[in-house]
Amino acid sequence: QVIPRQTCSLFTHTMVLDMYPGGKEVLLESIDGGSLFQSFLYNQVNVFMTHQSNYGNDRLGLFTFDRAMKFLYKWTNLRLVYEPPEVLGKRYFNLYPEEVEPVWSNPCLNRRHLEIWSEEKNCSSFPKFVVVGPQKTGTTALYWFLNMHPHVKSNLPSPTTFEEVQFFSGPNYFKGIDWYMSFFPTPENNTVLFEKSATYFDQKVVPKRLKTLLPSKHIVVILIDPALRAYSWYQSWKYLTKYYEEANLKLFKLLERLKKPIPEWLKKKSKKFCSLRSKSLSLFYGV
Ligand SMILES: Nc1ncnc2c1ncn2[C@@H]1O[C@H](COP(=O)(O)OS(=O)(=O)O)[C@@H](OP(=O)(O)O)[C@H]1O
Repeated sequence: QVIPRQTCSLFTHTMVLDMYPGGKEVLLESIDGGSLFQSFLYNQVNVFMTHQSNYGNDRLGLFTFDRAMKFLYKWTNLRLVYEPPEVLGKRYFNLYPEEVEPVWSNPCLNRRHLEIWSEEKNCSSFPKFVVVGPQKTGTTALYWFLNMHPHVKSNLPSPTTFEEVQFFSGPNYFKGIDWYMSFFPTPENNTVLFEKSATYFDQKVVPKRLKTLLPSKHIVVILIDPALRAYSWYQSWKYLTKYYEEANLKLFKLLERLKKPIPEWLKKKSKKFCSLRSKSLSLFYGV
């Protein structure tokens, strides 16, 4: 959880008032009713960066906040209090529960973010379009067909979810933008990068996350007869359920034979075949 910080109009490189970018009037205006004053006025929780040079060396920070407090106390009834970071964090997320989860924005769309972004990162490595699903509509086929084009390239495969990165729809999102971008090599000229994750279509969190990170990118959705899709989905689950049941049973038996402890999750999953075992497991599983 990260509490957003506010901008206080002081920058790491500003050392003395007379060198202030645009002249000292710009800073004074921000304090006397401008952006710094409004930051206090409109935010119930304010966090400011204490750039050491502006506080320790030339004391521009002290000047700024001393003046800001005087202005605020003179013209408003606001009374500010200090609280330690942890207390402040709890208070902030009680006020704004929708901000508990971060939403990644695109550093390439903000000049200031771009300046402090790693030099190894490349804005052209973001996908130009995203195939969002839904599942069982032929998305994998489309993924491979698109990859056949010499100027179209997909993300690199994931060791766990294969051709899908599944970034915007699940816990991978919290691994951050660098993790997401590690799936996209810097493209050669004329190459169009894309990503396909069929899990994006029906997850409520996806539109906001996708729009914030890739606002101008194209979205591809495949629509087919819902009955065909449902049938394909049913067949998939039937196969997978059987596959996992068999794999769990094999693991269960192996751990039993090696006299190793059976993990809780496997015990829960195995309840069904444990009760069968006492009757006639061999009939069902050939053991
Ligand atoms: N070219 C083309 N056109 C239409 N449909 C096609 C095509 N290629 C594959 N398929 C069928 O799509 C089903 C798998 O869809 P997905 O790849 O999206 O599945 S997944 O969500 O990634 O698991 C799966 O459907 P079922 O066979 O009914 O299960 C595939 O056969």
